[in-house]
Amino acid sequence: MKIYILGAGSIGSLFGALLSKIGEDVTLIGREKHVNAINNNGLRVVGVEEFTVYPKAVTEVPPEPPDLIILATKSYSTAYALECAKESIGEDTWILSIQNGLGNEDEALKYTKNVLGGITTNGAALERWGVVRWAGKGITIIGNYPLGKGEFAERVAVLFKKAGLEAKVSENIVGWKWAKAIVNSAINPIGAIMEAKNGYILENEHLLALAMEVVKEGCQIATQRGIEFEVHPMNLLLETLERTRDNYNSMLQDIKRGKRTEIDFINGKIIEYGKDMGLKTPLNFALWSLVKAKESQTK
Ligand SMILES: NC(=O)C1=CN([C@@H]2O[C@H](COP(=O)(O)OP(=O)(O)OC[C@H]3O[C@@H](n4cnc5c(N)ncnc54)[C@H](OP(=O)(O)O)[C@@H]3O)[C@@H](O)[C@H]2O)C=CC1
Ligand SMILES: CC(C)(CO)C(=O)C(=O)O
Repeated sequence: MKIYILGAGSIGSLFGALLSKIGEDVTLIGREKHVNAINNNGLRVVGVEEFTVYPKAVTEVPPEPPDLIILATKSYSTAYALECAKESIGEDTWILSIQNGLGNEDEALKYTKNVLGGITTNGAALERWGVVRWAGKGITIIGNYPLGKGEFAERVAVLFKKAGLEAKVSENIVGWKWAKAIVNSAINPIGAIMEAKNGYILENEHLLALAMEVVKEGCQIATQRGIEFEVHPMNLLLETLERTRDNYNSMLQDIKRGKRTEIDFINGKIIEYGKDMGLKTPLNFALWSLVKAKESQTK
């Protein structure tokens, strides 16, 4: 399958490397330093598995339409990245988002109806240009967005499994995207504000109580929108905290690097959807405000 990874950073490079390893025709589209390192020395994966592959790597989207574009930028870069890719989205091209947050697939739907939603709990971090650490093995769930299973989603899941990813197709990918966003809406800002590992939220009764209330608030908004969950976000919260005890969450990592966070696409979206229905989301608003303040402190 001809696959473009749009936004070859941490998670995109991991998926690209795994798919390249099984012989798929992968092109990574990323920033110059990473692309140069891959072209000079290959793309190295360390951690859960250790190997080097030699996929194509470029800074601009090639003109030929691929079968699949895996969208792996941060959510705030999605709209611009898709605009850069629009000439390469053919009639038969599918776009799959493996990003956190809400709204990325809706951006992709502006360009094609062939959209797959996805969530992944794999952990990846760029160790240095050309080297990605597979920090933790997780699951990946994909499905036609907004609804249905679909033949192409099944084909992609087969490829992912062949590549060594634990993957499955869901007919309710919107439910999964919301469940993950609600879990992120609790863990990420609390961990970022406290500058603590995810495990500390489990250990500290005040933080755990707050995280659970934030999840309840998110669930109220989701339920009002008619979202149904395959796994309840409260269970997903506890399971995620347990499984990622040693992680500094991605929002905290962004804050530490002085980078923009995805708060607008996680808590910000929950606040926005609440407003549309005349519902207040005071906990999400408080966390959003604190993270925004922290973001501006580090700029
Ligand atoms: N890392 C992880 O373990 C996981 C991440 N996710 C989600 O996946 C998404 C990506 O995360 P992550 O990989 O960590 O992020 P990264 O910032 O590591 O990777 C994104 C990369 O895409 C680049 N980029 C952005 N726009 C373009 C463009 N138009 N053309 C080429 N390159 C571009 C970015 O460059 P620049 O920084 O210069 O903009 C960056 O190098 C997020 O939504 C995240 O929440 C989900 C699960 C796990
Ligand atoms: C699962 C979790 C909370 C892991 O830290 C994550 O998605 C993130 O950090 O963004």
